[in-house]
Amino acid sequence: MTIQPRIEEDGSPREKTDPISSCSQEYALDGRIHLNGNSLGAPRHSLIPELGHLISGQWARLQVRGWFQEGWLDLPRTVGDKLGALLGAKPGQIVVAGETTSTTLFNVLVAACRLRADRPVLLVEQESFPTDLYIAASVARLLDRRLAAVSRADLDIRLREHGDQVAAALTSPVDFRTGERRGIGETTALCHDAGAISVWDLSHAAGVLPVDLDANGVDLAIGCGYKYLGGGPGAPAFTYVPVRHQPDVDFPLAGWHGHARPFAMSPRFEPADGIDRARTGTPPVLSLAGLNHALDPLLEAGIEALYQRTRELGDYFLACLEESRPDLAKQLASPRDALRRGGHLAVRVADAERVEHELAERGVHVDSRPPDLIRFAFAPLYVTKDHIRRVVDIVTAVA
Ligand SMILES: Cc1ncc(COP(=O)(O)O)c(C=O)c1O
Ligand SMILES: Nc1c(O)cccc1C(=O)C[C@H](N)C(=O)O
Repeated sequence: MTIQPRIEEDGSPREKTDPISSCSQEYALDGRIHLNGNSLGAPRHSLIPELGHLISGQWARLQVRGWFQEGWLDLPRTVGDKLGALLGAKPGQIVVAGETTSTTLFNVLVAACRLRADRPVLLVEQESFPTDLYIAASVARLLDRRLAAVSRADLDIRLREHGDQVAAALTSPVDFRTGERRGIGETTALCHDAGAISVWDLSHAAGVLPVDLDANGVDLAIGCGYKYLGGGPGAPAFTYVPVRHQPDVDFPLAGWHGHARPFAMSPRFEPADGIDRARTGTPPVLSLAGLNHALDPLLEAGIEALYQRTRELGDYFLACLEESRPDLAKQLASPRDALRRGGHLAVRVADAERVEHELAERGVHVDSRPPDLIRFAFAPLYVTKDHIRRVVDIVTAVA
């Protein structure tokens, strides 16, 4: 189905018949407004029977045979391929091994540095989400490389001027605080000009922005499953390795599910061909099933429609805020141009944590980030213009 989101400026009634916004009925929002899909997406009502079936219809019935009769063993790849359709990756290049984003990043960053054994620098954005900084610093220490943490604005310059020193550059298409975008194609091309490996953390982009991994020539990427992808609290992360790198990537977490023949129980590790070598251990089937189920409506809508909808919602929020609290709208910490930001925007407010709590008491979930930011995220499938008008009224009263 091709979805063309068309929304009247004042929201309903056209919005109510719009296929994207009418999806909000499918989500269990508990009468609340969720503007924090950039931290944890909302569940679909139908997840409960879906997981119920897995437990009673598969696990209880088949027990250990479920691994072989219900495709459980293949889930990391089948869910990965499904995700590939949202991320612009052809099948066989994404796997959801079942690890956290942090563990997955560790695995991929070590592999990236091993692909450039003769280069001394691991480059990272200073403004990255903290786990990325911690993991990058640890990888640099472990592999005896130098960590260069440079500002988001300087990363491309560093690649242009000193890129020949860089083994790998870790960056993100959406700044987790401000929502500011970085061009995946541009930075990846700079990495390639310099002979460096580009590594992307897609956590804040997956499911809301087109990232076109294959078309952009990305080398390696990871991302979490629980934000806009909606896989649930602690949903497993994914790994992207394009076919051209698959024969050479050497992951440090060489577990038995990454072996060419896991059930041969051989004492010597022999990496699997293809994307399977990015797997580690026994996949978390219930969590994978949750992520798998969450992907269906995103795929049905298509990434272009999702992206268009999130931009419309963000612009609508800003237009409402400019009208009712122009002073706050001036404190926007994100780009005003929707094309230059991801699915969320951030506003500076005094006492951000208090404002977050006041909003929560009134049924609105956002999140504050130190020292003074409130982030509002516009998950395209369940945030509506009506929600936004209500949120702006509350913000007007409490901020
Ligand atoms: C960009 C980014 N990377 C990684 C993480 C977290 O990783 P993990 O799933 O290991 O907690 C987050 C958020 O928690 C994030 O925003
Ligand atoms: N992963 C989270 C968690 O376990 C608890 C609360 C929030 C999160 C988040 O995902 C935060 C998110 N990465 C951020 O952009 O701040």
